[in-house]
Amino acid sequence: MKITAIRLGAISVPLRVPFKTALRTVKSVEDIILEVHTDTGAVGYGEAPPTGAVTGHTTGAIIGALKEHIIPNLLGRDVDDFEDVMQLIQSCVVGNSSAKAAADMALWDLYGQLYRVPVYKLLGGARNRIVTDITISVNAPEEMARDAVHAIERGYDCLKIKVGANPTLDVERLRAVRQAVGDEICLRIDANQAWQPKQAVRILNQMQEQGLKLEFVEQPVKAYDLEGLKYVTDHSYVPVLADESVFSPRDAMKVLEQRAADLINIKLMKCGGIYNALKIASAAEIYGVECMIGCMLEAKISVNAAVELACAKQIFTRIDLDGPVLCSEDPILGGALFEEKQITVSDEAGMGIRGVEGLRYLD
Ligand SMILES: C[C@H](N)C(=O)N[C@@H](CCC(=O)O)C(=O)O
Ligand SMILES: [Mg+2]
Repeated sequence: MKITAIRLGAISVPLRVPFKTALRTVKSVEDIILEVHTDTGAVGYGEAPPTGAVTGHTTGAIIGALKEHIIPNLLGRDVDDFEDVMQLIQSCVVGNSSAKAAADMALWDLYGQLYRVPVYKLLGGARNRIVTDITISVNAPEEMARDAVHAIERGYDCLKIKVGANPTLDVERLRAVRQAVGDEICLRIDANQAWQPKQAVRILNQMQEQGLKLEFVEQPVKAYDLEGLKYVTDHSYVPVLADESVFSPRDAMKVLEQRAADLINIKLMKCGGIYNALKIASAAEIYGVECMIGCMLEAKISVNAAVELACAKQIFTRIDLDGPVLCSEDPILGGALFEEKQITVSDEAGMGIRGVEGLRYLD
């Protein structure tokens, strides 16, 4: 199966409500789509979201990395030389993990089609269904409480609550949400780097002392501050999950060796795709650290690739793949079935993506 052509396109999908974190506010998903065509007629699909505030990858940067580095290296290659092609994607340009992830998932899609097996089976096939949480944006406490109740009405029983940079208000936010949803709902929080280490410990311990029952806190401090992350892990009652501190397998090794976090959030856009995500997952297994599989604000092609990975491996004990359910529409044909919190992986060969409605080609 030889790669004959690669086309780039763009999609724009409005969100149901604006998505707000300590790092950014977004009203729509504006992603780059990759179609990898082959001489057998099989097409592999990839997707990358521009998340400048999180990864540094803008739309222009993603297109540039694909057009100038990744695509010229892939054209003419045989999908069956899979290991070589995987290495090539990772080595042909420095950084640019989102563009690499888009190419990586399109190639896994084709490799699965070549051997007529779904990718999640190829990778381990632990299960065919997973349950995701849903994210509540950071807003005024009463608005967050309303959004939380709405999420429960949609059937979710695990909420990922975004918090901000004001400690008093953050405690109030959590109090309002816990009061509105009752004791049985799982609450996890994501500070997206907003706090200082000592401040984080104070806020988290205050939240636990008030009986707010948090499952874990995601990325309480700056991405680069591993010492600070470890300080929070060692001193807070609440378990700590590293997100922005872990992009590459090398980052993961540092966090694992230093025991700087209790859990790791693996996202395809941070690590450059399934090839590297598998390395992080294996390292975490060796250290006995469970993982969350997460996403950026992404539509269904790239989240679908994350579903394939999550269904393959038992190490993913937490699922944050709510990108598609935060969108007001789904232009992606095929792939996993998203029925609110229940996600069922496709049993088709590869990743089961059949096309994209309203794709604006960029060539
Ligand atoms: C969408 C997902 N639940 C999430 O919160 N992901 C990121 C932020 C995504 C973004 O800014 O696009 C996270 O920090 O975990
Ligand atoms: Mg996060």
